[in-house]
Amino acid sequence: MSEPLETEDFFMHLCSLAAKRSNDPVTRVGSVIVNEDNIIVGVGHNEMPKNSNKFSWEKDNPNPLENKGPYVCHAELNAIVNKNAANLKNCRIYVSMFPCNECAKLIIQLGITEVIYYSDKRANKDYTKASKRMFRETGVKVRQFSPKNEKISIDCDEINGDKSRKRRRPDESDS
Ligand SMILES: O=c1ccn([C@H]2C[C@H](O)[C@@H](COP(=O)(O)O)O2)c(=O)[nH]1
Repeated sequence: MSEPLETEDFFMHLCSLAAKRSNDPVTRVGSVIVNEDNIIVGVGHNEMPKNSNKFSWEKDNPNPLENKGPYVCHAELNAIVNKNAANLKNCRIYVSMFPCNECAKLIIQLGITEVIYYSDKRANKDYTKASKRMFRETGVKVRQFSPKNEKISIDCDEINGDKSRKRRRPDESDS
């Protein structure tokens, strides 16, 4: 049995897990919103708008309308629209990559007070510089966070509690 996950490690690993649902071939992003009681109130990943498979994940097509940029719904946006709380005031948002300027605007306007991110791989982009400026100017706290154990294993067999036993379906009993 692996060690219990610490609270913040859990939220950041949950971002990575959510990111795994993305179809973006280059950058998969996951986001988790948590309230003041550490209750998860929203989870999202970057994905194309629902009900269509007509949008391309390209990013270098000479026709800008054939690139993913104008269409992809960002992880933070999806975590926000998936929210199961009346509002997101005083919540924290965990995200696997630093939020872009459009997501930063949503975060600020919704009253989210803290951004905890893992990767800053687009730090040189103007949209990242603009978000950092907005967060700074509006008093949104920002910090980079790496889970203590950067790699965790997710093994449904652990649910059975006995690693020596053959893999069982959830509905299989001991007898
Ligand atoms: O705040 C953000 C910024 C970006 N994303 C998504 C949008 C795209 O699917 C990728 C970025 O693609 P690159 O090829 O690395 O430019 O990340 C997001 O979800 N949230």
